[in-house]
Amino acid sequence: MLTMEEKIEKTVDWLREQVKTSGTKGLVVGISGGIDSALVACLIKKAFPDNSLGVIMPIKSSPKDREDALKVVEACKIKYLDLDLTEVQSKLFDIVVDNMKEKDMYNEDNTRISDANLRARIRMSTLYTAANNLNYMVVGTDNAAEVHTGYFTKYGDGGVDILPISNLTKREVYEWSEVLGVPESVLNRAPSAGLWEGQTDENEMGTTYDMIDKVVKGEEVPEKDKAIIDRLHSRSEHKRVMPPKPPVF
Ligand SMILES: Nc1ncnc2c1ncn2[C@@H]1O[C@H](COP(=O)(O)OP(=O)(O)OC[C@H]2O[C@@H]([n+]3cccc(C(=O)O)c3)[C@H](O)[C@@H]2O)[C@@H](O)[C@H]1O
Ligand SMILES: Nc1ncnc2c1ncn2[C@@H]1O[C@H](COP(=O)(O)OP(=O)(O)OP(=O)(O)O)[C@@H](O)[C@H]1O
Ligand SMILES: [Mg+2]
Repeated sequence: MLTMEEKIEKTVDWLREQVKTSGTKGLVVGISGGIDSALVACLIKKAFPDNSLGVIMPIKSSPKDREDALKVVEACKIKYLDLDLTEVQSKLFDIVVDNMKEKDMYNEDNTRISDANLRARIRMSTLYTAANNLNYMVVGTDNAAEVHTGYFTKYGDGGVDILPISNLTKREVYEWSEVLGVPESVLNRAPSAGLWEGQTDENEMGTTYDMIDKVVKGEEVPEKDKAIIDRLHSRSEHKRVMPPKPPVF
């Protein structure tokens, strides 16, 4: 049984191996001010002190997100870009909405979710722009609980090249982060996608990361939580597989 420190070292080795076998030169990640990206930023900086990059990308975000993201950058001493994408995202969103409204096909009820997911997809496009330019790979921040529930935007924060922490439960993300010196204010925040005012992961999903972690580990949870988690899991199956195609006719 490996210690946590040994597992961290093995993950850092794995990152180096991924870059080597892919023929790329380094790694880039979006830094949100949340715990998952803080951990990934620390890991990629450890693996590639000179060839790692963090990108902070506020989109109508709370100033606290950016402040915490800057604390992460400072703590792990990773090179970074600080890009406010609010205007870009708003403009693209408005173009689509205005044209749909003109054709009387716009569904007001889905405004919040489509605006939210466009934020994640604009960030993905931004990360790939930097990655293409530097010949880096884009690193995802999904943990095992998020992968299991599909709690990510398809081709948004889910649009990445490698997923170094996707075997970790949310609790393990906290444990590794503490060992790697992630700042207190990041460790103490409620996990949030930050996609709308006041959003927290646990409120939106209707269950807790403790419960999802248990299900991921094959442990028992109350019926009510099991039902929610199973539904999130089956509803998001399409996000974990290649797009379906017809048989060869
Ligand atoms: N059965 C199926 N087979 C193939 N494709 C299917 C499909 N059902 C929907 N789709 C497609 O998938 C789309 C819906 O998926 P998607 O666009 O991802 O949207 P959706 O799953 O509705 O929303 C994303 C969820 O992830 C959360 N999120 C996003 C980003 C970051 C974080 C975070 O923790 O930071 C959390 C967000 O709060 C929200 O609850 C549909 O519009 C459709 O295009
Ligand atoms: N404002 C942002 N700037 C840069 N990247 C972002 C921003 N918001 C989201 N992201 C990217 O999207 C990923 C998914 O967000 P998610 O909320 O799941 O992770 P997190 O914010 O790192 O952790 P937490 O679960 O504590 O909120 C982030 O890890 C980050 O890579
Ligand atoms: Mg977050």
